[in-house]
Amino acid sequence: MGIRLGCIADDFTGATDLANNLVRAGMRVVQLIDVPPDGAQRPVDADAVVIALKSRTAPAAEAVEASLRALAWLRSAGAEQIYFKYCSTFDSTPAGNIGPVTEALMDALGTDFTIATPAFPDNGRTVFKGHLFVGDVLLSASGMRHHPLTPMTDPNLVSVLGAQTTRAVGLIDHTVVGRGADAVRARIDDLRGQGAGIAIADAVSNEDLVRLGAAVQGLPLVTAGSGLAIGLPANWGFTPSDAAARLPPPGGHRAVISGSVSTATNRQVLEFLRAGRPAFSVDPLRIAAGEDVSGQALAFAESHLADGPVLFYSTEAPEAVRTVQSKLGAVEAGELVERTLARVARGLVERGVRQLVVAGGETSGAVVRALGVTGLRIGPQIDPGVPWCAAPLPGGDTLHITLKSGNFGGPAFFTDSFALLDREVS
Ligand SMILES: Nc1ncnc2c1ncn2[C@@H]1O[C@H](COP(=O)(O)OP(=O)(O)O)[C@@H](O)[C@H]1O
Ligand SMILES: O=C(O)[C@@H](O)C(=O)COP(=O)(O)O
Repeated sequence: MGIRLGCIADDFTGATDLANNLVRAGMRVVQLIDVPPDGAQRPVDADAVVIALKSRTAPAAEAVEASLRALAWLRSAGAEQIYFKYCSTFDSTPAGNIGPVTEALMDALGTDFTIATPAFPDNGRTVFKGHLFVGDVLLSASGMRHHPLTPMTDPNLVSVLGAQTTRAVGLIDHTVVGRGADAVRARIDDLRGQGAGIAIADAVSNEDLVRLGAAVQGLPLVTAGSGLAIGLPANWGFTPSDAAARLPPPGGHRAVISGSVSTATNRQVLEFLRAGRPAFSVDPLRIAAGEDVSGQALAFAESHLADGPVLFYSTEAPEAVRTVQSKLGAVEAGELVERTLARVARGLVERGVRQLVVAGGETSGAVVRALGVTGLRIGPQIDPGVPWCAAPLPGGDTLHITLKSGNFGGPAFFTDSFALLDREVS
């Protein structure tokens, strides 16, 4: 038997976030890093496969190409339904990539309708009348307006998605979702009749997501943040379970790599510094000036790893990030920092780190690729959307790793996460 659900995630933290919700809803999930090369064995012994791409901020044509390769792989593994996972803050630019990837997947699947909802109420992301709220404020008033690569300044998702697609975008509003799956299906039929190809779906609670999940049974494609995963596994008879959350005991040194500049990560870095823990600041301007910043970071590691966790961070408040970007360019600064943090991660693992927290989706992509990790087992949840994972390293050891989405996790995440590993896994 093939897999039930085939998932394409546009970044690496997003992929573990989605896998985590599917596991908690009772599915056995395999998470793969990038599309396996041709001929690689299909892991059919899973209910769902999540393929993690680093396509969120790639040029649209590249994001489409990678997503279609992932789709082909998932279909050949027998996936009955495809789930395109993007960020709960709908991170994208007017050029894409949510719209272009959605349309390419629809064309390849031969389907004329899909839904879109980034809602994830457990993390404060709700969609009401098509508008995305982050906590108590509209998306455009949240920290996302300052995002270095995908600043979000319009909270109206019908217009945000409409600007990225050739298909008309409609709305399934909360009054419809509140009436249940049949009402949602009837609204989908109406919208189809009016010529819409995609509908933003409101959801302000987990109950809304469960109703939406039931309503989209049988749609070849769904697109969403990780929240919709709460409501889908029940369509195949899965029920919530914690059986999938067992990992081998952790060993080795502990470290944190943070390239996220999100609001929550800024708070977590400050909290770690305030507690007087060992931390090394990775400064993009010093990298650009040709200093061996990764070498300095690893020298710092050698004298502090025994007292870990040790933090390596480029995290800065929006003003400082803007200053760097004005000097180096946003994309160039991002790549420079990602390359350096990835080198630091490789050096840390060579120096015995086996428990690693990584903050930021782009950063996680760069780090995980540099470490040669090809798959992750999903373990216990630290905070909503963030599980510990176990990854086999190319040398045969196991790395315990968590990929923390920028805006997820409590203020003490960089120490609480290790305490949880001690409690739950050792
Ligand atoms: N101090 C900095 N100045 C400029 N860009 C930075 C800085 N620190 C990190 N970045 C870049 O900003 C981007 C952050 O994205 P990501 O890792 O997805 O985290 P988040 O979305 O939570 O901010 C990455 O490309 C990272 O390299
Ligand atoms: O859906 C979400 O919010 C996350 O799963 C996610 O994708 C976050 O990305 P980063 O903020 O870039 O870590």
